[in-house]
Amino acid sequence: MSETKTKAGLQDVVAGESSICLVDGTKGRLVYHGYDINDLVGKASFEEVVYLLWHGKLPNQKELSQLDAELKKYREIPADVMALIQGLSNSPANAMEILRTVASYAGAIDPDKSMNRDTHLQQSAKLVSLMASATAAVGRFKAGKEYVAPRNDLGHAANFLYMLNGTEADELSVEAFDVALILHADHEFNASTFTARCTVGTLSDVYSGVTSAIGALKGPLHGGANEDVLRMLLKIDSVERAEAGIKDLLAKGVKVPGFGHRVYRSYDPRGLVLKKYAKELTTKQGATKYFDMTVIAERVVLEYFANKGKDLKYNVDLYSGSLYNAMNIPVELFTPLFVMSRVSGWTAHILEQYANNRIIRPVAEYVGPVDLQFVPISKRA
Ligand SMILES: CC(=O)SCCNC(=O)CCNC(=O)[C@H](O)C(C)(C)COP(=O)(O)OP(=O)(O)OC[C@H]1O[C@@H](n2cnc3c(N)ncnc32)[C@H](O)[C@@H]1OP(=O)(O)O
Ligand SMILES: O=C([O-])CC(=O)C(=O)O
Repeated sequence: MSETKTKAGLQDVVAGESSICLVDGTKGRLVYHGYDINDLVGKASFEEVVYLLWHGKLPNQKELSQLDAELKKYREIPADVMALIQGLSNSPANAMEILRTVASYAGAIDPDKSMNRDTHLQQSAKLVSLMASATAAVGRFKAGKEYVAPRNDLGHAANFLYMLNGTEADELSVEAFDVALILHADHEFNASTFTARCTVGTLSDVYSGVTSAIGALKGPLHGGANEDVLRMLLKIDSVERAEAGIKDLLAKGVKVPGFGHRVYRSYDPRGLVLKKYAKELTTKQGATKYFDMTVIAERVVLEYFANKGKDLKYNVDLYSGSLYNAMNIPVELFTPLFVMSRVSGWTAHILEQYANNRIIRPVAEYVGPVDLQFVPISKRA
C-alpha cells in the first residue's frame, strides 16, 4: 500500500498566492491588504473596504465618491430580475437559492461579455449592489410585503436596512451592520472563494464565479451556519435550558453551528467584534435573551473542546445570529447577508485570479481498482 499523499479537506495545503487577505490562525489575526480588521472597524465604511479589496489601497475622497456613485447607480433592480425574484419568492426556493439564480440570470442578460479589468470591475460593482437589493427584495416578498425602492442619500448598510424594513434604521444598527459587512468581506481561500477562483481560472466570467461561490457558501459547514446558530437557539428558546440543550447536542455528537474553524486556533477576531455589538444592541433594546443564550453556548462548547484537548473556538457565525435577530432580520436572510458582504471578496479574488491566471487543476490520489475484466451486460450478475 503506497503512503497516502493527500490531506483530507486540503488542510494546511498552500493552494496559491494572494495579496488580498491574511488569516493568521495562530494569533487570531485578520488583515485586508495590510490593514488589521480592528483598525478598519469603526473607522472605514464597507464601501472603503470594497475599494481596498479591489484596488489594494484605501481610496482617497474622490475615488470613494466615484465608487459610491457607481454602487448607487446599480441599486435599482432591473425589471426582468425583479420579476424573477418575485416569482421565485412565491416558490419553494429559499433566499440563497434565489440569490444564486439572480447572480446567474444577471450574467445571462448582461450584454457586455468582454473580458477585461474595466468590465470585470463594473460587473463586480453591479453584483455588490444587486446582491444587497435582491436580498432586501426577497425579504420583503417572502414576508408578503411590497418592494421598497433604494434611497441614494443613504450608505450601503443604511440603504439595505431601509429597503428591508421600509423605515430608516437607528444609528447603532447601521453602525453594527456596516461593521458586520466589513468583517465578512474576505477570508482568504475559504471554500466559496476558492470555488470562485476555480471557476474563473478556466477564464469563465465574473457572474459564473459568483454564482458558484454562492452555491458553496450556502452549505451548513460554511456560510449556512449563521442561520443554524439562531435556529438552534430558537429551538431551545430559554436561557434556563440553554446549558442543558447545548450539552445534549454535544452528547449526541452534533457539530454545534458557530464553533470550530479550519484555520483559527486561538480565536476568530471577527467573532469578538460581533459579540461586542450583539451585546450593545440587545442591551439597548432590553431584549438580551438570544445573546445570553449564545454566551452560555460559548462557555459550554469551549469547556467541552478544552476537556477533549481540542484547540477550537467559536467562529464568525456564532454572534451574528443574535446581532441580526436584534436588527429584526429574518433568519432566512442571514446567509444572504453573508453573500452581500462576501461578494466583495469573491470579486477581489476573481480579479486577482484573472490578473495572473493559470487553470486550477490539482490531482487525485486514485484509490479505486484497476485492471478489472469487462463483462458484457448479458453476463453480469
Ligand atoms: C464562515 C465559516 O465558514 S466559519 C465555519 C462555519 N461552520 C460551522 O460553524 C459549522 C460547525 N463547524 C464545523 O463543522 C467544523 O468545525 C468546520 C467545518 C468549521 C471545520 O471543519 P474541519 O476543519 O474539517 O474540522 P473537523 O470537522 O475535522 O473537526 C475537528 C474535530 O473537532 C470537532 N468539532 C469541530 N467543530 C465542531 C463543532 N462545531 N461542534 C462539535 N465538535 C466539533 C470534530 O468533531 C472533530 O473531532 P474529532 O477529531 O474527535 O473527530
Ligand atoms: O475561512 C474559512 O474557512 C471560513 C470562514 O471563516 C469564512 O469564509 O469567513
